[in-house]
Amino acid sequence: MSVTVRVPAKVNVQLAVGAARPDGFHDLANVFLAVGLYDEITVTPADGLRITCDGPDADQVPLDRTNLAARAAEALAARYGRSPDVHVHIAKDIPVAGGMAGGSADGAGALVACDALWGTGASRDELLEICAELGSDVPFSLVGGAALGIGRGERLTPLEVGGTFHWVFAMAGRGLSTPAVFREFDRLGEGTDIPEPVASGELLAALAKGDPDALAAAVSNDLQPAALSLFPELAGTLAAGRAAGALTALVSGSGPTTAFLVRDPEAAAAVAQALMSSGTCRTVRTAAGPVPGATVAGR
Ligand SMILES: C[C@@](CO)(OP(=O)(O)O)[C@H](O)COP(=O)(O)OP(=O)(O)OC[C@H]1O[C@@H](n2ccc(N)nc2=O)[C@H](O)[C@@H]1O
Ligand SMILES: Nc1ncnc2c1ncn2[C@@H]1O[C@H](COP(=O)(O)OP(=O)(O)O)[C@@H](O)[C@H]1O
Repeated sequence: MSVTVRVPAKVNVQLAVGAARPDGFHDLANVFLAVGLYDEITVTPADGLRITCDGPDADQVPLDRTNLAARAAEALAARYGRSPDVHVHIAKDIPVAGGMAGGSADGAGALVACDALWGTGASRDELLEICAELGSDVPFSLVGGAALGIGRGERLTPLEVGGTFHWVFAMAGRGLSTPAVFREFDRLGEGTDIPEPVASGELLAALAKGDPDALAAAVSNDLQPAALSLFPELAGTLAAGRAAGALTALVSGSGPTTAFLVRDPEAAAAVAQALMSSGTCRTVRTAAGPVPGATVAGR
């Protein structure tokens, strides 16, 4: 018997970042939108814990116990007093170290898959608690849709979304380390007064209305200057997407994936084509959101 779980990527339509906390993390007002780019996690009983991965970025995924999917299986097994004897296979389509929460998706997916395989029957709150221990973005990968994350981004409030938003994503030739981008944010902000992060009323209203023009006017990412500082070539990608008619262009989370909001699937195809021929990125994908979080796709 095996269980397969499908988990989406995310884009941050608002990422407001406060000053570094004593524990090194930053308080956020993090507005997540789950988009239809997916990793698929399949778990099968095995003699011990084993991770395998396939997909275009598979060679960049750690297959040891640092993999978030392995950590998720171990955390659930420990809580229920059993051995994590499971083979976790990751069919990876979400870019690695791209600011789209691919590792977090695999953590949430492995958790839901092992819970179903082992018949653990963990409550939603228990699963969310384990997710928050695994990483700040992991709870959102479990719930999907759209949500405001406060604290480290792990304390979620679901958000109403009044329509489907269409996106183009440009994947970069290399990754960016999330801690390095937060460190650069700290460096750039040295000596300045960093305000408390708050969600934008205009942005939440635009999401609720499903209005792409209003959303385009309201998106923001406080990590974008830091990502551009570490990866200046991204400015060229953002400019190419804007010139091709995107309603707005921004870095997704800590980057380096860049996200382009467009009005409809036709505009998405045109912007994707223009970005591809601009030579400013490795590859281009289109996806719409919101979509549901980690979902059992087969057993
Ligand atoms: C920036 C965001 C935006 O959604 O995503 P990505 O762009 O990485 O996908 C997240 O905050 C990333 O969340 P996640 O990747 O789960 O981070 P974690 O494993 O919890 O933390 C990794 C490191 O990032 C920094 N970190 C993370 C979250 C936070 N609120 N403050 C931080 O300073 C810390 O240096 C921490 O050690
Ligand atoms: N299942 C996983 N998939 C991808 N990366 C993982 C995974 N588990 C751990 N990692 C590590 O986490 C780092 C960040 O990965 P990822 O979640 O893809 O990016 P981001 O945090 O930018 O969204 C990777 O470089 C890798 O070392």
